[in-house]
Amino acid sequence: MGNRVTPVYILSGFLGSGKTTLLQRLIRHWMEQGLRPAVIMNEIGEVNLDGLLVSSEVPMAEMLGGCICCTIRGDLSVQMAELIEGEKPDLIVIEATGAGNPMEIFDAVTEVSLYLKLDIKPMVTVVDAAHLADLHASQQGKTYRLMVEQIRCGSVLVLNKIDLLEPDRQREMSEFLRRTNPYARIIPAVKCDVDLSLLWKAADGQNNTDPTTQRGAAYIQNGEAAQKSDHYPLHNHHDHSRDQSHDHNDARYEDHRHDHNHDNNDDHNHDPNHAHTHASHEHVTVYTHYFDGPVDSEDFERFIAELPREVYRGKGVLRFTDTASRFLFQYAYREADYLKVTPQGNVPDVAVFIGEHFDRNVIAQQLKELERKQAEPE
Ligand SMILES: Nc1nc2c(ncn2[C@@H]2O[C@H](COP(=O)(O)OP(=O)(O)OP(=O)(O)O)[C@@H](O)[C@H]2O)c(=O)[nH]1
Repeated sequence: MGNRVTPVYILSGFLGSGKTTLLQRLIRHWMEQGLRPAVIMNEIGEVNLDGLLVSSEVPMAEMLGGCICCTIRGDLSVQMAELIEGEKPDLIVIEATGAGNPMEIFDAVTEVSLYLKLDIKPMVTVVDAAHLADLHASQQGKTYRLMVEQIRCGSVLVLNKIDLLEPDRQREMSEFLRRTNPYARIIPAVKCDVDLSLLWKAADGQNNTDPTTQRGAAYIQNGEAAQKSDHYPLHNHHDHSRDQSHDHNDARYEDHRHDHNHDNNDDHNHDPNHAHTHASHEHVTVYTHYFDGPVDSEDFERFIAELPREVYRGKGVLRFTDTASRFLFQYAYREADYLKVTPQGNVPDVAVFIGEHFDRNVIAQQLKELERKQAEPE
């Protein structure tokens, strides 16, 4: 493995907050400095569409169909070892799933640093200002609690999407971040357009290389740092954990649930702290739809506009009957975005929807109806 220490940057933040947008900027920034970054992308869904947004020159490991913080935690050390040995990157950046518990992700990476020489950098959390402002009004729900946890774990908080908020609401959210995590640096932004050279400089000033102090100062101060005693060997139950953690009766339907009995890491079950930290994304539902053919673009846009509130993230690559190009669509907190793409390799026409207890059958039926309409013209 050599003596090289690989810096590891972790991007946290709720689904659709702007992590990939920040990742793209960071990669450009590092490459301009002559560095060779590598990326680990973690997605709850079975397909990695964010990967399409990252240059094919950048080595990437995909951890799909689960969360680093739980179901595919054991894969992380394997993926990191392979990247470091195979690609010899100057740094690794991990984009965590937006549904992941940031503390658990930090712990998972910290565990890997027992086997590999890593310099774990303080966590950057991207906050969707508009989504937060909305949930802040009621101050309840699992999504809100997870967002708060992500805010508390970040050493740098990028308050993103401020273009969607009035100035006084922006101020209110900044103040809320300050109260929630008085130790973090808060950077308001649109499309994560921040001074990247300052991101970790500011955080490094607060934290040293001891992983315990990097967990987000708010946690340490409040004495809530999770107590961990669990360890993973390097080549740990790679496929085993993944297979048992999902309901694979129908490959197109997945539920992101926690079932700790599937892990051979039984310590989890005896850790009282674990129960509360892990409850955070039991509620997340994922539906993946593989399209049989192109659909009408207006029908699709209408379908997206009418998505139930419980669906807070959608993304996909698809073909429309009335356009020549393929499109990458993004839906995040009631805003949709379409980008022309020419995917490299074999990317199916697919859409992934992530949300809280929504009815997957309804979404499936609506999409099938769009396909059927095209297959049987009047
Ligand atoms: N209005 C607005 N939209 C933004 C901003 N930043 C990002 N977006 C859009 O929000 C959507 C989600 O952005 P991503 O960067 O993919 O978010 P993410 O956190 O990587 O999403 P997941 O990987 O699904 O968790 C995209 O359509 C972006 O174009 C912003 O500052 N303002």
